Amino acid sequence: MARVAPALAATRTAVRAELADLGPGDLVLVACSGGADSLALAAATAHESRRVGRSVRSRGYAVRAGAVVVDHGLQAGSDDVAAQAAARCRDLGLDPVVVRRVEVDAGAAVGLEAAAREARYAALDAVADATGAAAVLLGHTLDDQAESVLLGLARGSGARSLAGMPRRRGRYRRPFLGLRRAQTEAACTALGIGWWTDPTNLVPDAGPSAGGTVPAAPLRSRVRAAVVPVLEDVLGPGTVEALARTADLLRDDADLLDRLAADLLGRARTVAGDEVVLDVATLADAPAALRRRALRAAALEAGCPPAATTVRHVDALDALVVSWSGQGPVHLPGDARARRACGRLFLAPARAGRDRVPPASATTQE
Ligand SMILES: Nc1ncnc2c1ncn2[C@@H]1O[C@H](COP(=O)(O)OP(=O)(O)OP(=O)(O)O)[C@@H](O)[C@H]1O
Repeated sequence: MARVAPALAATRTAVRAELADLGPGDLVLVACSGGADSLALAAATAHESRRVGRSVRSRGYAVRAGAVVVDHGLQAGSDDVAAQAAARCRDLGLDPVVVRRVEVDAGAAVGLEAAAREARYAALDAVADATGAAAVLLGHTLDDQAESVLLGLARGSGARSLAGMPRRRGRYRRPFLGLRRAQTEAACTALGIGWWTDPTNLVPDAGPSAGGTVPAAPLRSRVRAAVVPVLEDVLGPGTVEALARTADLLRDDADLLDRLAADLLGRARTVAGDEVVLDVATLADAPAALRRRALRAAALEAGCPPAATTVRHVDALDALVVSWSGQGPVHLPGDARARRACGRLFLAPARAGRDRVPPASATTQE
């Protein structure tokens, strides 16, 4: 039997582990952009789904494998790219293969990349719901994970952001988080599969340093093309793996802190209703790491969009708790608002309950 290229074998082993817990007849969808990572994922999934079916056919077990291609409509010819990606998935034997065109709000406050991501996941969710898929596989690699850590560091983020992407969340699974991008490219090459390269990944110099004359490439593309190679050159091989390991370690820490913060939020909550109402003393007694997480979670509960709720907003909420000097309300993203009165924090969702006269006992500002 011909020897399978090591990279190809690695992609198949990684996918096999992700399919192991699926039940008879379950459908798994590959989210495929047409890039090397997701085409290698499509190929490995097609191969492994057949293999699973063959090895235990006597028990009537088979995993079905399909694909979803999202056309963001952001570049000329994006429909051709999507159609080609879909054709490659069909050639690999995936079925169904669904192409979804989405509208991305180019003027979104969260930025184009985040808006595209939001639209993409909404489309993936919709197709997964419509087809009853048990799992959706994403092609993120170790390199993507390392880039996420670097982007988080540069933003001045907390542990949750540095924790990068989890291997699984809900129906989403990332079998390739332990593989290098070079391996997915080698797997495609071994199979003779051509892949699409996003042109914005090819303009590493375009961005703030280009003097504003060239449209900026996505930040992640610039980190990928210009920052990671320098880090590997200066800090040595293994840097990308070390960054990804940082994400794994911090994810455990962030999970614990989030659990403890949720517990604090539960203890601080005093009244149910259209506002989130919290006891200031309970929050003030807690360590900053938990208090600030609880405040952010409360803001999200009050309807603040996660991507727009920044450290600055948490700082302002925290000041209402620990640096109180009678300051006015804090304006939050999503038109929510927070104010302190009578030893309580009131986080009001957009408009709701905002202009209502508070009970007499709560009108006195401390
Ligand atoms: N247009 C798309 N349609 C379907 N899935 C997508 C699309 N773009 C990204 N994804 C999914 O998200 C993963 C990570 O996205 P990212 O933007 O990093 O990928 P990419 O570099 O465009 O392509 P690839 O990961 O295939 O090389 C992809 O591997 C794929 O699973």
